[in-house]
Amino acid sequence: MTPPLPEAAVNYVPLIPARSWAIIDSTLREGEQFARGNFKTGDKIEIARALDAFGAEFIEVTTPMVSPQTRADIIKLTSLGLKAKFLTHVRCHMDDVQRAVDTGVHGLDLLFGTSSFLREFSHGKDIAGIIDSAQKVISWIKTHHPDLQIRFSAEDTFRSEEADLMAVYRAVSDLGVHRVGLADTVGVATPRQVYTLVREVRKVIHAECGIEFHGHNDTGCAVSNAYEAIEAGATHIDTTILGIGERNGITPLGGFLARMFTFDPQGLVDKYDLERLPELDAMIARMVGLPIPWNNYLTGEFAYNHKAGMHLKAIYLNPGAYEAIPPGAFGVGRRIQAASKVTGKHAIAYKARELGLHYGEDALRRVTDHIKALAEQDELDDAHLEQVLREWVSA
Ligand SMILES: CC(=O)SCCNC(=O)CCNC(=O)[C@H](O)C(C)(C)COP(=O)(O)OP(=O)(O)OC[C@H]1O[C@@H](n2cnc3c(N)ncnc32)[C@H](O)[C@@H]1OP(=O)(O)O
Ligand SMILES: O=C(O)CCC(=O)C(=O)O
Ligand SMILES: [Mg+2]
Repeated sequence: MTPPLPEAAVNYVPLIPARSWAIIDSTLREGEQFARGNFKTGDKIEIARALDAFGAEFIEVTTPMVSPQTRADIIKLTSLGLKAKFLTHVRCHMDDVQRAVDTGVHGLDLLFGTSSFLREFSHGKDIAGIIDSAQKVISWIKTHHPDLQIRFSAEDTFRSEEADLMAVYRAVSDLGVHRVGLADTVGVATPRQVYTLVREVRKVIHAECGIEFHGHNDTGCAVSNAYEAIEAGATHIDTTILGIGERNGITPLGGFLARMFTFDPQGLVDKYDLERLPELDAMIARMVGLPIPWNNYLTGEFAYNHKAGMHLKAIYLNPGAYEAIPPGAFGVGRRIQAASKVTGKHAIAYKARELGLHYGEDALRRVTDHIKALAEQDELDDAHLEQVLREWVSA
C-alpha cells in the first residue's frame, strides 16, 4: 500500500504513532568517535542548540572521563537552558559515574559489553561480574542521585548469548533502571533479529522500563533495524546527524525520520521542526569537512531529482506518483531534469509551456527526438534545453 502523504492524513490512524518513541541524538557522543569528528566547545554548543531547535528529545554527550576539557564542555552544554535533556555515556564504573553526576546532565547511559568478544578482550568480566558491577554502580546512583535517569546497555547485544542478555536485563530492570539498551555494536543484526530480541527483552523487564536501540550501519541495516526495534516496542532510538560514528556510523537522523514519516507524518510534524533537517546535515558536513553524500536521505543533492520520461509525465500531474515523502515537509525542493536522453514528450511540452512555447503534436515529437539525440552526444543542462526549445520555434 502506498504510504499516505500529509495531505491525505485526514482520519488516518498512524501505524506507529510518533508519540510512542523518542530520539536520543548521539552526534555529540557517537559522532565524536567518527574519523573526522573532533568538535570544539563552540561546535558542541552550535550542535546542541541546533538539535534543540529541531526538537530532539535527548542529546547524548561523551563521557567526562575523556578529558578535563570534555567535562567542562558538558557543564557548559547543560547550563545552556535547552529543552532537550542531556545524557552522558559512561562506563559502568564508580570513577566514571562520580565524575559525571554533577555535570548537570539529566541521566547516565551506562554500558557493559556482554558478548564473548568484549568480555574477553575489552573488560575481562564474566556475566556475574557484570551484574555485580551494575548492582554497585546503579545502587549508588539511586541512593545518592535519585533524580538522575539511568540506562543500562548490553554492548554488542547481537553477538551475546540470549540467556546472558536476559539475566543482565532482568537484573538491571529489578535494580530500577529507566531504560535498557540493545546495541548492534558491529552492525551485524538483521531486522528480524532486532524485532525478535526487543520482544524477548520486553518480557523480562518491568513494564515502565524503556527500551533503547543503537544500531551501526556496517551491513546497511541501521535504519531498518531502528524501525524494527520500534515496531517491536522500543521507546528510544539513537541517531546521529548524517549517521556519523565509529567506522561507517549509525542510524542517521534524516534516514530514520524519512522511514518514520511514512507511518505518522503528522506526528512527526507535531514533534520536530523537520524543515531544519537540511541545516543540521549541512552543519555537520561543514564541521567534519565532508560533503553531504549525493544519495543522502532527503537532503542529498539528488534525493529529489526526477529524470526518466515516464516518471516526469506523472510527476508533473502529481508529485506523489514518484515521491513517498513530499520534499517540502523537510525543507528541500525537487528538481525536474527534463534535458536528457531518457526524457519524453510530456516533459518537453511542460518545459516549453513554462517558457510560453507551444508545439503541435508532430513538432513536439521532433524536438523531443532532437533533444534525445543531442543528449546522447553530450550532457545537456537546463540552459541548453531552453535554447534548443526557443530556436526550434523560431527555426
Ligand atoms: C561501542 C562504544 O562506542 S563504547 C563507548 C566508547 N567510548 C569511549 O571509549 C569514550 C572515550 N574513551 C576514553 O577517553 C578512554 O578510553 C577512557 C577515558 C574511557 C578510558 O581510558 P583508559 O583508562 O586509558 O583505558 P583504555 O581506553 O585504554 O581501556 C579501556 C578501559 O575500560 C575498561 N572497560 C571497558 N568497558 C567497560 C565498561 N563497560 N565498564 C567499565 N569498564 C570498562 C577496560 O577494562 C579498560 O580498563 P583497564 O585498563 O582497567 O582494563
Ligand atoms: O551504549 C550503547 O548502547 C551503545 C554503545 C555503542 O556506541 C555501541 O555499542 O556501538
Ligand atoms: Mg556505537
